[in-house]
Amino acid sequence: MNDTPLRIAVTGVTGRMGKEIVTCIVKKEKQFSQEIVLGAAITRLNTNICGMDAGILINTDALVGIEITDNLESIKDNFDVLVDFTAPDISIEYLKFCVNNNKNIVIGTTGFNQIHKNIILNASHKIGIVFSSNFSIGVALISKLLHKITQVIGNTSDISIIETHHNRKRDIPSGTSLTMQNIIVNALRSIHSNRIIDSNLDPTTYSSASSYKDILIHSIRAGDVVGEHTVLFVGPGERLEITHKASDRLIFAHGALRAAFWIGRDKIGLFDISDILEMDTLL
Ligand SMILES: NC(=O)C1=CN([C@@H]2O[C@H](COP(=O)(O)OP(=O)(O)OC[C@H]3O[C@@H](n4cnc5c(N)ncnc54)[C@H](O)[C@@H]3O)[C@@H](O)[C@H]2O)C=CC1
Ligand SMILES: O=C(O)C1=N[C@H](C(=O)O)C[C@H](O)C1
Repeated sequence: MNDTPLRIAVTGVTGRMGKEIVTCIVKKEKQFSQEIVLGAAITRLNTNICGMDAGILINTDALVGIEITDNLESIKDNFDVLVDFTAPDISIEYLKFCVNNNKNIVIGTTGFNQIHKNIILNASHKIGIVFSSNFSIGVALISKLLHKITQVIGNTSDISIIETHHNRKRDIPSGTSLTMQNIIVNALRSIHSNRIIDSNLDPTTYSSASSYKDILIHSIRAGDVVGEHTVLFVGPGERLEITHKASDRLIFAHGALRAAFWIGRDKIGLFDISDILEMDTLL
C-alpha cells in the first residue's frame, strides 16, 4: 500500500473548475483518507500567469510552492493523477501526455465528439481513466434511477430533458443531458421499445433541442446557474419530474478528487462516477 500523498496535476487552473479543484486540494475543502496534494498547476500556453504560485490564483494566505506552468514536460515527474476540466481538443492533448508518461487521468470536460470518445476508449487500454460528464453524487443517483424508471414507464411516456447552465458555458447541450439521453435510449432498447422519432416533430420548431429517438433536450443559458437538469416523464394522467440542481462547483471538484483517489496510480481501464461510488452495490 503506497501511503505517500497522491499528487494531483490540475489543468485549466484559470477556469471555473480548475480554480475550484485547486482550492479543494490546497484548502482541504474536503477530507480524504489518504492525503491529496497539488503536484502541478497547468494553464494554456503563453498566459501571463506562468511562474505565479498557485496559492495566489486562489487567494490563499500562504504560498503553496507550486508554480503555474504551460510546460507539461517540466512537471511530468511531479504528479500521479491529472484532473482535467478544460475543452475537448486540449483534453485529448492532456490525455495523450498522460498515456505517454503512464499517468492516470480524471476527465470532467464535456463536449467531446465520437472521435474524441474513441481516443479516450483506446487510451483506457493503457492507463486508468475516470471520465464523467457530471461528478456530483446526485446526478450519479438520478442516472441509476433513470434506467429503471424508463424500463417501467418509458414506453407510455413522453420524455424530455431540460438543462440550464450559466451563460458562459461553451457547449450545448450539456454533457450531463446527453448522458441522461443515452441512458434513457439504452433503457428503451433493453425493453425492445419500438419508439420512433415522431414524424410530426418539425426540427425547426425544436431548434433548441437535441432530439434522439424523440427524447428531446431543451437547453437554457442564463446568468450564473451552476448546472440544473430535469427529466420529464409525462404519461397518461400523471408525470414524473426528476431534477438535480447544483449550487456549488465544490460538489464536482470533490467528486473528481474522489475519483482521482479511487483510480490512483495503478488502475487501468475506463470508469465513470458510478464506479467510484460503487452505485451498483448500493442500488
Ligand atoms: N464533469 C463535471 O462534473 C463537470 C464538467 N464541467 C465541464 O468542464 C469544462 C470546463 O468548465 P469550466 O471550468 O466552467 O470552463 P472555463 O471556461 O471556466 O475553464 C476552461 C479552462 O480550460 C482552459 N482551456 C480552454 N481551451 C484551452 C486550450 N486550447 N488550451 C489550454 N487550455 C484551454 C481555459 O484556459 C480555462 O482555464 C467544460 O467542458 C464543462 O462542461 C464543468 C463542471 C462540472
Ligand atoms: O459547464 C458546466 O458548468 C457544467 N457542465 C457539465 C455538463 O456539461 O453536463 C456538468 C455540470 O452540469 C456543469
